[in-house]
Amino acid sequence: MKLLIKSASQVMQACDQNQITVTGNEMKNVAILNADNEGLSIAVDNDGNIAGLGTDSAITKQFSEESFDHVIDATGCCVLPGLVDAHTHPVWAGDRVHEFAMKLAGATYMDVHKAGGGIHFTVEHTRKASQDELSRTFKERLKRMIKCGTTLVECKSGYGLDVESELKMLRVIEEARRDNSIKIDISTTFCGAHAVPRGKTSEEATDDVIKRQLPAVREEMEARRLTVDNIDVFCEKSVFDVEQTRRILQSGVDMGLMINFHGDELHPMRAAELGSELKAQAISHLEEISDDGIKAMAKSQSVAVILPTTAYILRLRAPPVRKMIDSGVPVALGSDFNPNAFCLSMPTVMHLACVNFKMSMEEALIATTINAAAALGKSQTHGSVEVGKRANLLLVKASRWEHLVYQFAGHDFTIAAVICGGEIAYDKQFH
Ligand SMILES: N=CN[C@@H](CCC(=O)O)C(=O)O
Ligand SMILES: [Zn+2]
Repeated sequence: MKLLIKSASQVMQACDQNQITVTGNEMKNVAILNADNEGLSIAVDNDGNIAGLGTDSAITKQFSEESFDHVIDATGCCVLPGLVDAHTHPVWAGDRVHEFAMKLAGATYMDVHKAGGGIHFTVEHTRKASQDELSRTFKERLKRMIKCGTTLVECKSGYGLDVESELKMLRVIEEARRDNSIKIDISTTFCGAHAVPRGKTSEEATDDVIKRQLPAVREEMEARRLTVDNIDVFCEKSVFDVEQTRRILQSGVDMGLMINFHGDELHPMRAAELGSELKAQAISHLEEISDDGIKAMAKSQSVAVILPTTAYILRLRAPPVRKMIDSGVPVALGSDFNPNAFCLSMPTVMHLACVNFKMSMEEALIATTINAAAALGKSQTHGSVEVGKRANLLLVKASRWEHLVYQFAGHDFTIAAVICGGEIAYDKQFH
């Protein structure tokens, strides 16, 4: 077999009933095993899935006939599900450190965007960059995410905004998906409707996405040169309105993509209502969601992907996370890594969600594991430590798992190892 982890002090499973999402009060009732007189073990089979979980003696007995390629002694460590980052924009060239200074001096996100900065600045640099250059920086960022405990990440295109540049970004993501040396699972999102490109109206941009970009993506998917899982639109005042968003999302659904889009971020747009009607898998941001939108999402069970770094950096008002949880909306978290919000660390995101959005550490854990996997349609295989699931695991060097969140910006110290599909993706002792 591939791997045996033994002698752990705690196994934080997240959930143990093969739930697709965990909502409401259940977010507080996390499934956790504590070592009593002896430690805890996890056995991983050759396909990289969890084959057994229990006390050291029970697992030794259950797998007495087997040998393991690797054995990790997890004495003094807690084992957690590998973290899932449900929203990132990780392929781009040209940082925006100068805009951070502008924002600190009082400029809003839309001031910068309308002045030709923001997404437009990144589009200009990303269009000029070669596929190799984008690939190199993307892989560096993925490696940094892995060190922070992420084992499944959603990656968007969206800094190309024309057929060739969007395909270039999707190819960069595809190359990393196929690179066995980068041990992280990826869900790919086409976001050709991330902004209205210079020189076009939003109507022309909508047409371009539907009539040119999406058909080109479809052709690449059919030829098995690209894998794309989700369709995204930035549904926002002065970007794409609700009707344009509906048309683009529907075109994505027609070619088999899951809806996972930006809504109700800076202005109330009734995006949550639209997404619920279209049975969106996930809707991100939602700082400006209406009460009707919350009810609609609770009914459709679309996952709300909350992005604490955005509200923090842009000093936006907090999304009504407590109301969403209490109403039964499945809540997930994402880093929103992008040139505006340069954060690759999900433990930091969890900490911000707890302090700024009043989530408990258990809720933040559910939101970065099973519910984040659900936002990507992957909670049957990812997002919890359960027999049969992919062995994406995190070893935290502490007596209790909560240290991952409590030690603010301390993941460099707390994360001892990261496992993806039963393989060692990161081991602190070798770094
Ligand atoms: N709001 C739209 N997209 C990103 C920001 C992208 C950018 O500023 O480059 C977000 O999720 O925050
Ligand atoms: Zn985003």
